[in-house]
Amino acid sequence: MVPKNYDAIVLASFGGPEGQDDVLPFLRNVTRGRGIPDERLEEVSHHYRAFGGISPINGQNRALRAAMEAELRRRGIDLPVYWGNRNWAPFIADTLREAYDAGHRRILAVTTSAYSSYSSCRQYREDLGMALVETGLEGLLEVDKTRQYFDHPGFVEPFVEGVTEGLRKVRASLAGRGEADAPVHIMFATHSIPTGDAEASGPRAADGGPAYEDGAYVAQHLATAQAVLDRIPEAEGVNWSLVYQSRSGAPHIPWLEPDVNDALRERADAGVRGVVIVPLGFVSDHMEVAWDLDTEALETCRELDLVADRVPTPATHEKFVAGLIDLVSERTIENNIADRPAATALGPWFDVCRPNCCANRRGEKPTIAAVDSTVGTPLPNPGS
Ligand SMILES: CC1=C(CCC(=O)O)c2cc3nc(cc4[nH]c(cc5[nH]c(cc1n2)c(C)c5CCC(=O)O)c(CCC(=O)O)c4C)C(CCC(=O)O)=C3C
Ligand SMILES: [Fe+2]
Repeated sequence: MVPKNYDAIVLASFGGPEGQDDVLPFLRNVTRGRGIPDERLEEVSHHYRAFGGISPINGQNRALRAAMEAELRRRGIDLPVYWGNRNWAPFIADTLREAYDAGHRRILAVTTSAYSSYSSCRQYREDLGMALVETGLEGLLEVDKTRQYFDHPGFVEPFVEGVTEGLRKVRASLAGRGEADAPVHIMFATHSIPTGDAEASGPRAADGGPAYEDGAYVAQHLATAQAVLDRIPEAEGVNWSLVYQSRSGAPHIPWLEPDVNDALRERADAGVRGVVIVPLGFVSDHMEVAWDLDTEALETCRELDLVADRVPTPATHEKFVAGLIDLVSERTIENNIADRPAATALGPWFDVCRPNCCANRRGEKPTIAAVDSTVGTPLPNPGS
């Protein structure tokens, strides 16, 4: 894309409840349009209930926003950072309205989601598009989005540090138990999605895009995991795998497998004694990490007597924050960075998506950041 004179950044995220009273309304928002009864939603709310109804995600986004502002200040870049969520306050629509009322006209969105799939890319584009329609700002406010950053060095490097440290800790614990040479496994974990969504993720060959075996979502995770390992000499020869977590939905619909807990059992049966768990699919330690990994998967490790270390998410790691501001600078006229680094052969990913990118049998909704976007499309750009 030709660099533009954006005048504000919107950090777009998932959102989460901030008290017990928020939990059901939040879950209704997440599942809206699918007619899931409250009794069923109450069943999937147990992890929120156990945390006092408070998801850690909003606090993490407040910290990320502050860290991005600090990095922008440090570089002398004058761009405000707004924050808006898909499923809880502050809602994206209200955030766009606020930015518009403050005089901003060209927004660059940065999402807290690194990979391509309906849930991790297209749904953000749709919700930004629908927010423009809902607020009546269509044609008045231009909204673009930075590229998916699964293979940006700013996302990869914190995992390189984390896996290096995790391997050291697991090996030291095993040595302390007299098992210095016991087999260790590196397990990369990401959010499971329906296999239909996985196959439809990324640009479709039929629409002029490259084809990926099992879809772009899986291909991006495998390539990123390999990029992390390639940067760690101590990981040479260590077995690794990509596993999935946080499956939901009806049991008859296939989702990506294996589940992290099943995979841990299988490895333990095969003689593995130590495991480094890498939350490769996640930007911060939100509920999926705090519950599905730190509560459930680590409990499985204890049952199996596996030595385990869960690697940190990028969160507000200085390299990650600098990477996000680099991604912004790729797109801005001032402070432009012409180099578009990518740690895998799949990237650098596209700034705009082709038609049907990550679309899987869902109705057409207005999307931003697509070749055929009907909303958020370019206003005359005096700066370019
Ligand atoms: C790929 C992916 C990411 C990673 C990309 C990204 O980060 O965007 C992600 C993130 C998140 N998912 C989250 C929470 C939920 N996801 C759900 C449901 C679903 N996720 C899906 C996929 C993903 N989800 C899918 C295919 C569904 C089923 C269909 C649907 O419902 O769309 C449900 C419904 C209840 C349930 O079914 O369990 C909840 C409550 C939170 C907030 C955590 C917190 O509060 O700290 C976050 C960051
Ligand atoms: Fe989710």
